[in-house]
Amino acid sequence: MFTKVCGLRTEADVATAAEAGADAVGFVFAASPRRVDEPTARRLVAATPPSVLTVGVFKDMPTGEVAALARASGVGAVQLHGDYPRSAFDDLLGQGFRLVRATALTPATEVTTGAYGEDMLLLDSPVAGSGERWDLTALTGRPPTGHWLLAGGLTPDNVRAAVTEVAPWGLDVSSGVESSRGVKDHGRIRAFLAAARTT
Ligand SMILES: O=C(O)c1ccccc1N[C@@H]1O[C@H](COP(=O)(O)O)[C@@H](O)[C@H]1O
Repeated sequence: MFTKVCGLRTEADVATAAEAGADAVGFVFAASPRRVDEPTARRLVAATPPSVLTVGVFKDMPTGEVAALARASGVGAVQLHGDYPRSAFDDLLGQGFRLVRATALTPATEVTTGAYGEDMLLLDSPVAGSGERWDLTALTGRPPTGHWLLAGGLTPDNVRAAVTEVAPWGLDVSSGVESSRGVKDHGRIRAFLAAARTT
């Protein structure tokens, strides 16, 4: 099970997630209580072991700004939330970025990973980073294919049941491993990753 812990803001957050076995860590450039500026992101990327994928998280930001921030911070992949057309993916792919296509599930959502050239598809709640769960039964009859991550209100306590229900390729968590909004709880990060390992 691939695991990503998102919204990290300190070196201690990164070290905890990496030591507890996260495959990826996320740094939020979008408007959020978890937002980090470019110098902070660069510092956190440098503090991340090379075996752990670093992901920059963006929402409705022009691709020129996305590319500039991703390049300057050195993240290994770009996660796009919002209303990006196919051409935005082509633009960033053409510049050599690995992409995560993040979306809520609607009847129109393309659930084939790679349909826009992305490495991973992230299915999230309608308000990304809110900690709200969404109705996983909406996936019945239309299972996503490939490297897709489940996100949205996951916690150490509910992650096993969610995995049993929809069998994702990977998991992404932020709010569920916090003590208060934007502040990571290291015990909860360890508990989440331990629970994910046993699924
Ligand atoms: O974390 C945020 O505030 C955020 C802001 C804008 C876009 C994405 C954001 N976070 C993403 O939300 C999921 C985790 O959600 P949850 O908090 O566990 O419910 C994850 O993909 C983050 O990258």
